[in-house]
Amino acid sequence: MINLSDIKKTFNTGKPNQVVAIDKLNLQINAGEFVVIVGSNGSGKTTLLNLVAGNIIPNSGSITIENNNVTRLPEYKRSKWIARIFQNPLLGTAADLSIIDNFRLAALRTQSKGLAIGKNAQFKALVRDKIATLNMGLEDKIEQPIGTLSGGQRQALTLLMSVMDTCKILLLDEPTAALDPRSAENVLRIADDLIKEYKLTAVLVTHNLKDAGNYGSRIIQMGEGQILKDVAGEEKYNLKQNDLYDWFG
Ligand SMILES: Nc1ncnc2c1ncn2[C@@H]1O[C@H](COP(=O)(O)OP(=O)(O)OP(=O)(O)O)[C@@H](O)[C@H]1O
Repeated sequence: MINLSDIKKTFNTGKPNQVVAIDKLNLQINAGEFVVIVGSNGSGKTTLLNLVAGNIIPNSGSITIENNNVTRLPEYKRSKWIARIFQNPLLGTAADLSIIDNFRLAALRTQSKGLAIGKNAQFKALVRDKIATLNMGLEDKIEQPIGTLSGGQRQALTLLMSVMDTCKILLLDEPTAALDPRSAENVLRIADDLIKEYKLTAVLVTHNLKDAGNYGSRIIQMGEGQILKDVAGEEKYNLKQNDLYDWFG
């Protein structure tokens, strides 16, 4: 699904403050995998997501998505495959617009899955049904400006909006870092459900080792722009939180 081959990314190249953010990295992510990425500050996690999303271009190496070479393809041209959720719940939605209008915008941007704009009443009913599945009581607030909602509510809606379009890949960059523990738990559970429902390939960057243990089918630890550990399947399932702490020993 996603293939990164011999990727190198440096910032401030040739200057005294040059940083090698990603160093000769090879990574293959299969369709349907849910990969959790952990690693110390500055180890290259966000840079890796940026490279996949296309808002930065590598110095060398190649990136393919579904066998299409996207190495130099700009971000907007990769959006047919990729949706991305950021740490800040304010990103990704238009605060002054109602929930329903935000969904309308999202549906206009791409061909949404089962969400033809069509007749107004029909569209509203569809969105209301989808929002009801979040179990947050937001289906009765669809005319309310999205900016009036809490960070957790907003993040859950952003997730729903992004997975309902054509995307096959969901990139989650510390999506719950700005949320209280209960909202964080709720949003990650919703993300996990949506990933399964829409059979997405997902990458989650997190500093929360409990979440890293509980979610995903594969876990990768990054260090200094390289992959230090890569554990999948049963071995991932059997990893205890303490084992993960030891990785950072
Ligand atoms: N735009 C940039 N300009 C210069 N240096 C950058 C830029 N983006 C990232 N870096 C550097 O690249 C390295 C990797 O950064 P990156 O943000 O990918 O790390 P990270 O693992 O996501 O860290 P954190 O856990 O703190 O979010 C760091 O040394 C960082 O300072």
